[in-house]
Amino acid sequence: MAKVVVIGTGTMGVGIAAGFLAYGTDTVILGRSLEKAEKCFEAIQACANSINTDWQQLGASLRAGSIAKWHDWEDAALIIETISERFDLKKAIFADLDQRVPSHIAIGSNSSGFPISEIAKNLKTAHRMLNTHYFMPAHIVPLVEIVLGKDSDPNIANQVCELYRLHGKKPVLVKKDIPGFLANRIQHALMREALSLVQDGIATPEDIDTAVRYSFGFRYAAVGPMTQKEISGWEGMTLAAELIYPSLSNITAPPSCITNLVKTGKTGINKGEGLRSWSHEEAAIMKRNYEERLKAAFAVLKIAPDQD
Ligand SMILES: NC(=O)C1=CN([C@@H]2O[C@H](COP(=O)(O)OP(=O)(O)OC[C@H]3O[C@@H](n4cnc5c(N)ncnc54)[C@H](O)[C@@H]3O)[C@@H](O)[C@H]2O)C=CC1
Ligand SMILES: O=C(O)[C@@H](O)C(=O)[C@H](O)[C@@H](O)CO
Repeated sequence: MAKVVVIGTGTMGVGIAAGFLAYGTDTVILGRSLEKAEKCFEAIQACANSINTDWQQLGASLRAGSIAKWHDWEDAALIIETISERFDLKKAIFADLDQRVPSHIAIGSNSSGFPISEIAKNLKTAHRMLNTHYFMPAHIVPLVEIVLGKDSDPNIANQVCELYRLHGKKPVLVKKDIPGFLANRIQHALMREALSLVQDGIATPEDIDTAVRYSFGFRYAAVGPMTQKEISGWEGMTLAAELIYPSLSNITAPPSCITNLVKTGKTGINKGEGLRSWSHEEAAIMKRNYEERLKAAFAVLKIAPDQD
């Protein structure tokens, strides 16, 4: 199998690299310096281990390099950019890759929001550039959104989807790079409503978690929302929708209950404070439970996977 090159040494870069290594694919991680990239080895190997304890027997190599000096692109099946979410940085790196990477090799961006049409605008090899958007933690969550920009070649996108299938991922092909692509749009529609309910004092964050996890969130591990309504019938859903839709939140910016937290640096578990405070011990327990529960969800996904 051809190698995969991951550009970016942060949280997502580590998980993305591990997802390929664990399936026996030669993997390269590139950072702003060779040392920075090499520092990720331990974390990548630990993530690979957590999804396949036998990955080392598959004999795949893990190499590191600096972005500016790397030249061994030739047999790469895919290059994935996953550096910080800044448009100027992504634009600059794609302009550079446009010149340096042979034009038949697909290049994806893991940007959460910047459309590939804009990142690859005016580049001569924009046809092989796509959004390849993962979900956190990237080595565990199966979905990858493959998003076509204005100039992307659908054949190349389909080949990238196939590569992901071979690595245990569930790719979806999104035919236009609208903001948020597919899954993030749906996720943010839910978050807008949830945050509005908190802002208006109608429910606590804890109750929102309980309501989602123990009702439709619980069912979503078994079937998606469309199939669930096929099962329950669309009539009830339509009647409820007519009643509910007019009152749903239509705010166009996140509410102050969250922006105030962000402004004061209370961005969540890694900072020890978000909607609630987290001791080191509580944070470690939550992260462990989170990863264990996500992995357990694989058992559910394995029930009749060809009859989704
Ligand atoms: N964290 C998440 O939940 C998700 C993040 N993403 C996207 O993935 C990308 C990376 O996110 P994270 O890994 O969370 O961020 P991170 O902050 O953990 O890592 C970003 C990495 O980019 C590197 N970097 C910054 N400027 C650079 C430059 N000019 N050249 C090369 N490397 C540079 C940093 O050194 C760092 O290693 C972002 O575009 C983000 O929006 C996508 C899905 C989920
Ligand atoms: O939820 C996720 O893991 C991803 O969809 C992301 O891109 C970001 O983490 C998310 O916060 C942006 O909506």
